[in-house]
Amino acid sequence: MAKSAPHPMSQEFSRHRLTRLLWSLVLLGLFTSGGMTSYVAWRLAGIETRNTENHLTQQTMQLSLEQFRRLASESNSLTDALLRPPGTELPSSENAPLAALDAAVRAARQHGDDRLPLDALSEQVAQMKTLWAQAVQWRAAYPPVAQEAIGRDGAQARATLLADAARLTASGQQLLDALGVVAAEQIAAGHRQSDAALDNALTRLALLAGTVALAFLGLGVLISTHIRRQFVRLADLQQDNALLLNSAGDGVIGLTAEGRLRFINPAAAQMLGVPAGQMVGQPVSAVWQPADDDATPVAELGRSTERIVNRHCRLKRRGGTPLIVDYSALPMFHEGRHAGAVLTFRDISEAEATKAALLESEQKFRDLSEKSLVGIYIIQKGYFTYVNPHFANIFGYTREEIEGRLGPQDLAHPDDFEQVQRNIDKRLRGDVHSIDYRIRCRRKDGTLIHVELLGSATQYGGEPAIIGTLVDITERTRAETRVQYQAFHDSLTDLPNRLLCHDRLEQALKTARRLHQRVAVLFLDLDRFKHVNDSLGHPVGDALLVAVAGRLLHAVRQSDTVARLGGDEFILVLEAIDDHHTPAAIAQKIQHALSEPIQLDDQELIVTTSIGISLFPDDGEDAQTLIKNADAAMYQAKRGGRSTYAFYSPELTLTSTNWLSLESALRRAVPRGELYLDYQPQFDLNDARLIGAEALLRWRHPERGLIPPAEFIPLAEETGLILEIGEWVLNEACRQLAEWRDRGLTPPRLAVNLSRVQLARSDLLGTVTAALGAHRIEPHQLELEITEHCIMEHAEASTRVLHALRERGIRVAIDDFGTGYSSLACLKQLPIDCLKIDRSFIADIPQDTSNQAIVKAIIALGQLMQLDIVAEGVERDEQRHFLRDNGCHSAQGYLLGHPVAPATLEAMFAAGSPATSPAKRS
Ligand SMILES: Nc1nc2c(ncn2[C@@H]2O[C@H](COP(=O)(O)O[C@H]3[C@@H](O)[C@H](n4cnc5c(=O)[nH]c(N)nc54)O[C@@H]3COP(=O)(O)O)[C@@H](O)[C@H]2O)c(=O)[nH]1
Repeated sequence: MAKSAPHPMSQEFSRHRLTRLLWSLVLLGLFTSGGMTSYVAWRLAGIETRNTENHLTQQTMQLSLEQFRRLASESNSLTDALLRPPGTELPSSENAPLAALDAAVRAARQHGDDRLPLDALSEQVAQMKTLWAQAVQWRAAYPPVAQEAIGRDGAQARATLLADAARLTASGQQLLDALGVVAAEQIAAGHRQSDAALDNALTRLALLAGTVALAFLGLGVLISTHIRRQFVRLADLQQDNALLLNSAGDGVIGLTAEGRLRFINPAAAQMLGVPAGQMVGQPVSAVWQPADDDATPVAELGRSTERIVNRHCRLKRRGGTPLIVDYSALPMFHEGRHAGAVLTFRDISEAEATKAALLESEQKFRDLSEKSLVGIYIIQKGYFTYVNPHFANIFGYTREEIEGRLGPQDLAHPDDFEQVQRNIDKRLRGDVHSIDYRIRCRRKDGTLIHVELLGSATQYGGEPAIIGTLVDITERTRAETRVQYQAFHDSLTDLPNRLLCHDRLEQALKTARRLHQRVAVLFLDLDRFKHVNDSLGHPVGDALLVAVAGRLLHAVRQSDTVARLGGDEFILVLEAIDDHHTPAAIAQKIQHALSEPIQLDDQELIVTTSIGISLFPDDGEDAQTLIKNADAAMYQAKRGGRSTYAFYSPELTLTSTNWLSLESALRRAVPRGELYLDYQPQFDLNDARLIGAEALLRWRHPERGLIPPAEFIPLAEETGLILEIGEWVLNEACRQLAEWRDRGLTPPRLAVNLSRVQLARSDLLGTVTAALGAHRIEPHQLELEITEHCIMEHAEASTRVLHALRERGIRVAIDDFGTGYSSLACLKQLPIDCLKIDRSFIADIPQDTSNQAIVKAIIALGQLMQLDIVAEGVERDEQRHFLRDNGCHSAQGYLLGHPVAPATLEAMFAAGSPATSPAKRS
């Protein structure tokens, strides 16, 4: 165990106190006995004074009595004196007895003894004074008669006087006796009183002395008990101290004023890595070794008389390991002199390391918050109690302007604050731990921003709090809004797109179901829009679409939906309609609105549209069905001659269903040999000579019979089957030519139709070259017909392909010319040999003067460009005449010859005349 000592401070304290206590008791005893002695002396002096006074009174009385006696004795001499003859002097001291008597009476009165006949005495003295005065008067006033008077009356006066004197003397004697008794009584009483007072005082003194002695005794007992207890306590204290020191977790070192170890407890020894028992008496530096980077003055620790509290010091343990301690030094004093110091310390290395880690961690979190690019906030009692700089920045305030002054209600948009409050309440109630949501807020400058909030409930300082982050998503929101808008709107016309159209239609259907109303879906497709696009360019096409969108919007109610599905397809959703008359009227209104020329820059365009109409609930229950059926009706309208509208009917669905089965049948048509070619002859209008033929594809379905190409070719184009079919057609045409050639016939020029799909997607040149090569056909015998629409659709690619074909010597004809809006500039670039005037222009000739003009223009153009001109669809003679008369030398049509089988055409070759009826095949 380490050496330990009684607590020096306690020892010192007890001795001083004891000394002071004893001195206090002695002084108290002295003061008390002095006071008592003074009291007794005072009491005794009072008694003596009274006794003395009694004696004086008695003496005065005796003196007075003497005076009375003298008065009595003097009475005779007084009478005698009075009786003396006048002129005889009266003794000067005749009134002395009276004065003495007076003094005696006054003295008696002064002492106030009511047993004396003082009043009577006074009266007698007064009478004697009167008598004396009479005697003096008499002597002075009546000297002549005085003798006589005195003689006469003298005896009487003398007798009276003597009697009075005797009486006075007797009274005086009585008085004296009385006085003597009184004086004796008083003296006795005085003595008794003095004795009693003295006894009393002595008794009290004795009692007091006894009490004081007892008090001293008690006090002594108390003091000795106290001292004994003090010493016991001191011993306990020493033991406690030793225990305390030994069991203390803190290190305790006692230092002498010279800086040597006076004691060291085990905890200190353990912390400093030294053996406790061996260190006492050694310099403090033997155990207390500051680390190199510490400047604590070790030597000063013992010498210093100042208290040092909670200082940190970096030490080296014996062995060198570092140690950080928190120490306090308390100077010790013994009998008023500085006797060293007590050093208490504790190892705070771990706490310091934890503190450093905490500080670092706190710094990290502070940095995280202060430098964060998201806003961080704490809300308590409805106010932001903390916001990071980015938060303040987002709102354009300083942190000081926000913290403790503003709350969510000041920053949130009024319309969104309720949501904020609801969420805060929920979190504080613990309904949800964390919520993230988006709201609108206002910056200090009033601008609106969008923020995303994330908050969790927690507590700070025992108060509920919300802590969270805030991100400014204004830009993101705008972008999202833009993207969302774009996702649901057509970028060109700004109309709702397919998605939004579906959504709106579904909404409309919901309402219609609830209110038992009807909804109409109008599917619009611009007629020949592609031709506009291709011939006038995409910018013009786009402008046309925008103009059409504007007209559509004007044609319907604001509550109706006008959407663009893409390309030249539009959808109109008409809500709450009464019957089918309303959509029909709207369709007509639209067609009328579009019939007005549209001015685009310097061009004036007229567009027509085909409209298909489906009705809810008659034609479908859902958006998809209604749109599909309106689409089918639109195709029906197109088939009906364009620029018209058609209502959906279940038969159209049947057609669509047929298409599906037709498609699979068509896939099998080539390998099964169900396809064949008819040939429509072409004649020279001047001499009716057969100059060529057009190969026209036919499909004989095993069950359905002959299916027209207008029905299955679009299907083949849509499914891509046209590539395979088109290749078959080319090969079959070449094979037929080769057959005719091989049989010695001079084959006419043979025209073969090409699909736009072939032109755009296949290796057309390769296919054609292969077909020609396979049947050794001269390229100039083959003419490829490509519609004007098709060329304009892919003008650049078409031109490239056509050039390649021309370079191979293959002829190129533009089919359906006049319907595709090809410009002269474009036409000039095309490597073509022939223009085929569309039969729609021929149909009303010669009645339709417009068509006449168009046909004449086309003929003139062909002549100008040195191209062959073939008129299609010549059915009547007047058409033939008109064409011939206007310079068109070639034609085909039912008037001249229907499409016929190869054998029929052969016969025509042979006969040199046209066949007039369609070919019949078995
Ligand atoms: N890509 C391919 N298209 C082809 C092929 N074979 C035909 N077709 C195209 O199919 C369309 C319809 O053709 P079809 O039913 O054969 O009709 C042709 C003639 O029968 C018809 N015609 C001819 N003369 C008259 C007439 O006086 N009146 C009248 N109403 N119709 C007439 O015209 C069609 C030929 O037209 P065109 O091709 O424009 O010269 C049709 O578009 C064909 O092109 C094929 O193999 N591949």
